[in-house]
Amino acid sequence: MRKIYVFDTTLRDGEQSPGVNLNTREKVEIAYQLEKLGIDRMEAGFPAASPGDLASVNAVARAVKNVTVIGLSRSRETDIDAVKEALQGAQDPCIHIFLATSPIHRQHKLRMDKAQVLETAQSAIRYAKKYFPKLEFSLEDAGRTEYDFMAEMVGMAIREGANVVNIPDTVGYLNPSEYGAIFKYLKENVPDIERVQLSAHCHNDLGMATANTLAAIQNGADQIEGTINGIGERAGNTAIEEVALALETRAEFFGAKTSLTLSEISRTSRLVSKLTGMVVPGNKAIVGANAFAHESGIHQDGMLKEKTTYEIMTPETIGLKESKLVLGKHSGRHAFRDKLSDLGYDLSEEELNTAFSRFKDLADKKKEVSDEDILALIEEKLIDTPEVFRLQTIYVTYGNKAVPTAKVIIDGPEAEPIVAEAEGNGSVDAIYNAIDKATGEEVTLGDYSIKSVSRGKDAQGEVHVVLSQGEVAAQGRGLSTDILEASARAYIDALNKLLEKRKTYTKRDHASI
Ligand SMILES: CC(=O)SCCNC(=O)CCNC(=O)[C@H](O)C(C)(C)COP(=O)(O)OP(=O)(O)OC[C@H]1O[C@@H](n2cnc3c(N)ncnc32)[C@H](O)[C@@H]1OP(=O)(O)O
Ligand SMILES: CC(C)C(=O)C(=O)O
Ligand SMILES: [Mg+2]
Repeated sequence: MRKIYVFDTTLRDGEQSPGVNLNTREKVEIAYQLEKLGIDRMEAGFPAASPGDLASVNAVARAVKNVTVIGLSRSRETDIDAVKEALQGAQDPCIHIFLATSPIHRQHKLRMDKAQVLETAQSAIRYAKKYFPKLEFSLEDAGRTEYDFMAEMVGMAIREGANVVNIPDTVGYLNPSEYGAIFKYLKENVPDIERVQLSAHCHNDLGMATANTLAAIQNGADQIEGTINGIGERAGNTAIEEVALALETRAEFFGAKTSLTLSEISRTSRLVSKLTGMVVPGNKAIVGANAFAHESGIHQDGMLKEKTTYEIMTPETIGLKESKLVLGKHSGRHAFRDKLSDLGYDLSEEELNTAFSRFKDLADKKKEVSDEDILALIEEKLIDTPEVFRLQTIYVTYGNKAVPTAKVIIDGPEAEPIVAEAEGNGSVDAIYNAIDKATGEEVTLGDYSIKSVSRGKDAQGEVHVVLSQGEVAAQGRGLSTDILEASARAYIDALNKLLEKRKTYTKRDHASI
């Protein structure tokens, strides 16, 4: 298996993400985690950018021990001197010098012709080589550079003693076959090309950074450059975790591997997201919150029978504990039964069917049904009281300057549903008056409380009420994503229990609820 070297530039190109600014302490914290992840080379910053960046690069250089630490530099002696200062104390220092080579950059940005570009880069490499045994040279915007000029620049870098030559697709312009072809061309056309490692550095402007990097590997690249979570300038850089997992998962296809400790990927991703403030989208490959989560019934059934039906990698590989079966409106009975069993419930087929249909009703109203939701739903159902009255529908009219009114439709002991309307001091009072009218029962509301059983705006509300009638009292519970409906359900639940108790009431039961 061919080893692919990993050059991490989270602390340099990653920090170039608009809005991201890491201080020294944060850079060192990320650097330690990258070391644990097992990257080979770490670009810690651009020391000429500011005294703060120079100090951060120096702190990282002194902190990590098992990684080559790199500082970026333009093709200028002052920048090279800044890197020299910043990398003092590094166990294994390396300088990274770059100069743009494409016609667009030569003409408009650098205002140099080919000969000047060649000469500027050559003298910078020569100067830096006096201080740095390890040197990487990058042809910025190589992706839009003429093949023959690229070959000339790479040949010069080899002769001047560069150890790694990087071929960036700086603006994320190329497609995989074009990018791969550059590596093939250089391998076949540059004398002594085997004396350097060739490196791939891609940007994600067209969403092709990972594909382009893999194409470079297939065409002989020895090193890949990228960032954790794919952060970076504009649409970002190649996400290192994506390349590493592609190589791991399709080892038979690529025949190449990184030496990353893959189980550190999830932790590293979380740390980088936390310290940079760049949130990882849920659907992001490998490290997104949904990358190992399954919501639909057919997928969940497959997962429960055999995980490889819907997972090509295991969550454990990247350091996660397990995949998630998220219960929602697309879930099926298999996943629901499995969740109940995890929560300690073993229901009969009939109980399961009833609970499942209540779960589907709830899932229609909520984005995600949590464990707390399911527990509340099941526990409410398991207290088996005959339902004399059953809420069918409620309508409430409320305005802060109007008297609240409620209309309820309730299934009762007779075949026809009962319809009743009433006013009240508030919406809940109006509902309770309407229920009293519909049921014809005179009860006293002793207690009313409400709490949320899950999180978020669409959380379920759970209402508790205590009703009494003479000396008999009963409590009821109602659950819904709407607190008025939960209030009505709780009242009717308590009423049904009260009626059941009344049947068997003796003096001995006095005041029990
Ligand atoms: C593809 C990449 O990601 S490259 C890295 C990009 N990262 C950064 O730019 C972050 C750090 N940069 C900075 O802090 C600043 O740009 C500095 C300190 C480096 C330079 O700042 P300033 O001196 O004010 O110059 P400014 O950034 O406005 O312009 C860049 C200058 O460098 C020149 N330049 C650009 N690339 C190179 C290079 N590789 N080698 C030599 N000169 C270069 C430009 O032509 C321009 O020169 P000019 O002033 O003669 O026109
Ligand atoms: C400095 C170089 C390597 C770079 O980041 C790019 O070209 O994208
Ligand atoms: Mg870049």
